[in-house]
Amino acid sequence: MAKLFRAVILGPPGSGKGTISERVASSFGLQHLSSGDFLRENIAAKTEAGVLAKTYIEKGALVPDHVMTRLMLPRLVEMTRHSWLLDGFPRTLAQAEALNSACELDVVISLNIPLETLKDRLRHRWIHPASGRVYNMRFNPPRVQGVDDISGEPLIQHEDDKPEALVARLRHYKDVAKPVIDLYRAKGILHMFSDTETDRIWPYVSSLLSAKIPTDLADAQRATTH
Ligand SMILES: Nc1ncnc2c1ncn2[C@@H]1O[C@H](COP(=O)(O)OP(=O)(O)OP(=O)(O)O)[C@@H](O)[C@H]1O
Ligand SMILES: Nc1nc2c(ncn2[C@H]2C[C@H](O)[C@@H](COP(=O)(O)OP(=O)(O)O)O2)c(=O)[nH]1
Repeated sequence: MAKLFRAVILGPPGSGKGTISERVASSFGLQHLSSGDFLRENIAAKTEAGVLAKTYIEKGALVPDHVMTRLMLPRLVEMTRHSWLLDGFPRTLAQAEALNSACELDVVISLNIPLETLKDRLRHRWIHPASGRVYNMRFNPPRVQGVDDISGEPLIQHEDDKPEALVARLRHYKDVAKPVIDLYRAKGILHMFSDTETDRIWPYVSSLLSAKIPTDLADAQRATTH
């Protein structure tokens, strides 16, 4: 059995984690686990973790590390026979250490996007809450403005995507993310990408993963996902 591939993508709100994760999933057959989507599933299913997490998310706060770790690690055990890409977890040093005690990562992608670019992107981000599908009026607009392409249900904007909320959120992200980035740099598995356009970053991410993911593994996974 070819060695499985484990990756994490880090970046501030609006940096393109979700956009790039979807391209990685479809190009390399990795399973994309987004902590935000998984939380929304648990909230919708009214699981114990979902009910608890909801109280924090509604206040615009991060979910406590022990709740996130208790939610994410068992999910990763279920995915143990797959190669995967984690998006939105780990977000803190405690989460990164909990993850590192459970599995060995091959690559950590870190997106470093200018503040003005993040503000502009999030100003135009619209989300279908139930599915987490993300649109952008400038980058990937829905067929009908304000309406989800698949369900026809209304799109919303996150309160904390508004420019005034974003500066505080970004400052908090930087404080919390720095030790995580330093940890993976020290492990020699960090790959930092900086640009204002995802389409200019994507070729570099794609060639990095092509070089890192064993070809027999990538072929096998593409076969299983198509
Ligand atoms: N790893 C995590 N640790 C703590 N809280 C988390 C984590 N992942 C998600 N959350 C909580 O769930 C909420 C929704 O997560 P999601 O990633 O969808 O939104 P976000 O953090 O605003 O992402 P984006 O970077 O796309 O703006 C977050 O605002 C945060 O409160
Ligand atoms: N204009 C523009 N918008 C972009 C680009 N890449 C992603 N976006 C859009 C998609 C989303 O609406 C928003 C943020 O992207 P995202 O993938 O949700 O980021 P993240 O919050 O998951 O890190 O910006 C990009 O390169 N240009």
